[in-house]
Amino acid sequence: ALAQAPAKGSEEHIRAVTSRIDGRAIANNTTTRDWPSYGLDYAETRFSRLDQINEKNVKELGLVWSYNLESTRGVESTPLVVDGIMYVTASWSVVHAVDVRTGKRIWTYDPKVPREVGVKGCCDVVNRGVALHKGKVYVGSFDARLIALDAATGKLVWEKDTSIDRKRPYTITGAPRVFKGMVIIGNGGAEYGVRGYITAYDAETGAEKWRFFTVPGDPAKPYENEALARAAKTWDPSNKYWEAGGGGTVWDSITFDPKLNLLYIGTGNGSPWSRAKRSPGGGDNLFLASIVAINPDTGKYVWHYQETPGDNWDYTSTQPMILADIKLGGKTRKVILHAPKNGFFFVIDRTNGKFISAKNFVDVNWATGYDEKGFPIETAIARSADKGYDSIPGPLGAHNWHPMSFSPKTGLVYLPAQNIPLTLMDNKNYKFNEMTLGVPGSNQGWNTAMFIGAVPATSKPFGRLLAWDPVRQKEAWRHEHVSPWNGGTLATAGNVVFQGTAEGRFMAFNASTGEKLWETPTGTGVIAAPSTYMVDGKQYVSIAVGWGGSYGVSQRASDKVGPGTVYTFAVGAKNPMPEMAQVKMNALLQGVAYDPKQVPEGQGLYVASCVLCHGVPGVDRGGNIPNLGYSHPDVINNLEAYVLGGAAKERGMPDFTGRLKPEDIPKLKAFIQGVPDSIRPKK
Ligand SMILES: O=C(O)c1cc(C(=O)O)c2c(n1)C(=O)C(=O)c1cc(C(=O)O)[nH]c1-2
Ligand SMILES: [Ca+2]
Repeated sequence: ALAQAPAKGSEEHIRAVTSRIDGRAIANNTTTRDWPSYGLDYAETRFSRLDQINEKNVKELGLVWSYNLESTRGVESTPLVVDGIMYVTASWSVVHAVDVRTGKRIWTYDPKVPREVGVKGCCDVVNRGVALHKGKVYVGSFDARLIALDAATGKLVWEKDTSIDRKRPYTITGAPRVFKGMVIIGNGGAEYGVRGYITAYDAETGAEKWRFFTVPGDPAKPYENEALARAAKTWDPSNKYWEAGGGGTVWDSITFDPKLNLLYIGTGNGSPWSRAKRSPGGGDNLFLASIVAINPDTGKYVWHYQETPGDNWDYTSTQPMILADIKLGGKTRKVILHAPKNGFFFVIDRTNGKFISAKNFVDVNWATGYDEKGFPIETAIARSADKGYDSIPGPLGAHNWHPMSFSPKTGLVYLPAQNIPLTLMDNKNYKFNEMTLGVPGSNQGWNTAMFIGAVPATSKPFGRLLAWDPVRQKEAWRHEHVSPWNGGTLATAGNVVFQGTAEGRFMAFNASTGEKLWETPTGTGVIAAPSTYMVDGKQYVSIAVGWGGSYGVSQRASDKVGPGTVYTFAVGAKNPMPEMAQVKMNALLQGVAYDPKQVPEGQGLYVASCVLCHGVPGVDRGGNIPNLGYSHPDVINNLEAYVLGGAAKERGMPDFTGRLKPEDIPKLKAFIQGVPDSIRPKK
């Protein structure tokens, strides 16, 4: 007799459907109905073969359900879905399992990240999602633990500390990836002084298999491998770069080509940013800002291509990679498509790392192009930050972590491009390895070798959806958004491209022409990428919304900022989108007593310790963290209780005791009230 199928959504059902997710299921996903890994498949195309929702009927999309993520900070997660079981993360690395058939919670797992570690990250307490493999869900917690959960129950299976040094600010924001029975994860932290690496763990047991460091360590000790010994020759040791960590964190992109048996990582910026401080004699500083290919069986270096030699601008190469086979000069080539922060679109041969082409996809002022060998031709102003200048792109990049997608049908890459003007200026008083923000006694802190935003920028901000032709290295079409910092993209065989926006809309475009086909308000800004999948013969599109991330902590594009929410849409569904509250904007701060002579000193302290999260008082308007220039005067009058008393510790505001002194408080107050006073319109 036939055994009765378990009820959908039951533990038995979840165990059965998630245990089928393995390497083969993910590698071949373009032919299946699920969304089993962060970028959909190993190639991370984010191109779904589904076409039930298409350019003709997408205008009939409506809300099926919404799910409250109980999150007030940035949401960067791509929802994974397997036979109607969704796994999505919120801020503070909380995992939610949701039943797509009902829109109801199955379980949640909260790794209980201590709120005081929020300050260890540069860019909000975000998480980009989970990995799935043989009945387990993997998540990296913001405090740098790698956690395996039972997919059916959400119960902890194992947990590993991925940090090599708890005194340093290692975090995890990226989604783990599973290849060949191993979970691979890197870290964040290069704004504050860490050494980058990735680690492979056995997916079943959590046992460490190998670790690959992206930059050399202390030359007095043996290098971990040959490749690092060679890399060390591209660094000047006179300032002891290893004491500052060197950087090169792998905080987002990790891809795998099972046929070539190569694992690809994108590496991050230098730590500290300024090359003159990090490596005074110059040098490329390998393997910063590079794509590195690694043998997944051994963890050994295979090849690298460095996109930004001698990084000086936070030009990370961690942005999502797409592996594609495209026709170039009549030949099908296996390539990596990549749009790192530095504003150039790269096509790299993924069999050997050879440079094929690079073309700027936005206006840039640090390089005029790349030579045939793949080296950038830098401009004269690129490294002249003594006076402070508009570095284009700014440190938030012409493209950041927001995933792009590639449609083999149109041959186009759908790329969230932007300009976020932020000036760079050398800090002449910087002492090497000096850190100013963060936890007493630790090496952690914003490294002030360079100031960002110390002088006003003159370039114009923008955010746009670019359809980029990687063969011609040319824009095919664009859609201008109202603000930078928009969501990731999804392309489908229905000839539709989906993207959410910073000011809070979810939109669909014709993938060939760029014509806008549909939009709905989302109540709050969108930064994450959507996913699409089939359940019981019907195609759905889901997007997790929640404003934040590095730009979104201190700035926003709309006065509507609501809680983190997952929305799920289908053709013909008609539920109303929930109403979201308007943010109440306080008046510009007024009436806090201060000594105007203390404003300049207050500025120095504020830029070193506060600006990254709170923005410029009264000039920025606040993102998911309040702008102090719009706070109530009682709060600022009471500043000491927050800065040195930990009054808002539970909300992630650290106690600065030991880093800031009681006599700094009046200086900070002077700056926080002085700036609003200086910009208040005169009556
Ligand atoms: O150097 C690093 O280790 C590191 C880590 C992260 C991160 O983990 O989120 C970001 C960055 N850098 C970074 O430069 C950046 O622009 C950025 C944006 C975001 C975000 O989630 O919005 N994270 C990060
Ligand atoms: Ca960085």
